[in-house]
Amino acid sequence: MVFRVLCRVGQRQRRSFAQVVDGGFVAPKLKTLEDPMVGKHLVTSETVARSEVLFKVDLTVEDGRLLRDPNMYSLQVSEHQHLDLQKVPDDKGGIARFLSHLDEPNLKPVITDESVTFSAVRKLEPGEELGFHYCTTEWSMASPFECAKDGQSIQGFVYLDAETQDILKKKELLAAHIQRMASKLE
Ligand SMILES: C[S@@+](CC[C@H](N)C(=O)[O-])C[C@H]1O[C@@H](n2cnc3c(N)ncnc32)[C@H](O)[C@@H]1O
Repeated sequence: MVFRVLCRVGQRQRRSFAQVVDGGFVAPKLKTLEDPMVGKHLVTSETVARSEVLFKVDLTVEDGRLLRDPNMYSLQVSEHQHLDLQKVPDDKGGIARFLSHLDEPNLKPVITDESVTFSAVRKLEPGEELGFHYCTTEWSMASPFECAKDGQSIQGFVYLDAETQDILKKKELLAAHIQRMASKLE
């Protein structure tokens, strides 16, 4: 009997941990906007504190969210794995897929074996477009495009000129897998 009660407590704890990691990872401080150049994108509707985590996605759930090949809505999480942000459940339809590419990013993705988090690199004011530098996680993108802000061609880290690669390295924005892949070329 005691054993069964302990098992039930254990199950409850496991379930609620899974909810914290995987469900409702959208902070209630965001709204979506749409414009002809960038498409749908996310904007802060309230102040966001420096280091505040806006999204957290569990990488350990085996539901097909990790792909071998990239797509327009995937985030590269290791040398051969791409997180399909269209497949990640949340209470607002997986809106992390609407994060923009920003040359001066206000979010930093942190990728571990277990999860990806996006946190604010500084205090954010209401009305700021949210995004990260796509080339800090993507080696070679499935859907290259021209940045609406500066016309730069965004195709992935490997296509950046050496100077831009170096700037991203020095700003400590590069994901570990991009650093590893870059060091193999040196
Ligand atoms: C992950 S999706 C982001 C959501 C997308 N805006 C939408 O409406 O579905 C990436 C795509 O958004 C667009 N995008 C993101 N950042 C951009 C930027 N800085 N300039 C122009 N287009 C951008 C590009 O079309 C890119 O292929």
